[in-house]
Amino acid sequence: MPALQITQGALGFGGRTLWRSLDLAVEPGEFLAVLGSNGSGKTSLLRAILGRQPLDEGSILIGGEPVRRGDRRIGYIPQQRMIAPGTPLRGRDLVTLGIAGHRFGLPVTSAATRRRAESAIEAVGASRYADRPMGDLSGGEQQRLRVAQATASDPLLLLADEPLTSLDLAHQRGVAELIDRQRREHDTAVVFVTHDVNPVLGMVDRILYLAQGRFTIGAPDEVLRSDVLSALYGTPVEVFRRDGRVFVAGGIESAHHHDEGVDG
Ligand SMILES: Nc1ncnc2c1ncn2[C@@H]1O[C@H](COP(=O)(O)OP(=O)(O)OP(=O)(O)O)[C@@H](O)[C@H]1O
Repeated sequence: MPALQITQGALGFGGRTLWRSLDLAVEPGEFLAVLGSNGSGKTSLLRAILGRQPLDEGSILIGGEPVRRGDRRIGYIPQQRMIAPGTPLRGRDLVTLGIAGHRFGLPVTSAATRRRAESAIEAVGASRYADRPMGDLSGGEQQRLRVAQATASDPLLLLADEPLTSLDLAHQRGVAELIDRQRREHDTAVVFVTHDVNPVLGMVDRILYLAQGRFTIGAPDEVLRSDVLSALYGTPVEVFRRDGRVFVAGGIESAHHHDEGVDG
């Protein structure tokens, strides 16, 4: 059974369609990257999967069932916001919330929960700083703890929204590898929103590329092609590869195209 199944999904705002007739099944252990321009509906897709954004049409099933409130079958790494310096919440508290959830605003911890939090912290290599205030940690350290939080409940489906933003290359690789290991060792399905596919190119099974209210889905070699993206955008787009990296260039929405990588 797919970890995630979207059937005839449609969503738009103010008369503008983000996507429609979206049929997508993501299998356990599969790594799906979601690419597209700013405003193409990537975050809205994750919010719809989480049940926080109702679809205009269609349905979404997680492991064959509708999403539930506070669904423990889904791990979520929201778009990165740096935690303000001075924030007293410790990494260990954050990870514990990922397992136990909130009740009356306080994490309810049992010995089993504490052990689970400890092993999630160890798995991301964050033991050294898990008891320091989150606000005092670097972006890369915070992000490792967010991965630990999102994976601590061993989810069926992991949703990650630009989890590598503002990390240096070494930390990008480290965090991407943590996510990849989760799906290889625990068969977690991964839906990974990114504006640059390069850091995860070797891990991605399929790409969902959103543009102009349309989309295309396929293996990286089927989607990251000049003819395919030109057809999707309805204007010439050039895809080229150098040193194992993929670059997209084109006349459309040129403000969103940078030389640093695929940026729909
Ligand atoms: N609740 C809402 N009400 C109205 N418009 C919304 C709502 N949520 C999202 N939108 C609009 O839908 C569009 C898609 O937003 P979304 O955040 O999904 O894009 P995105 O692909 O994640 O973009 P980015 O790469 O910039 O993060 C945007 O134009 C946004 O303003």
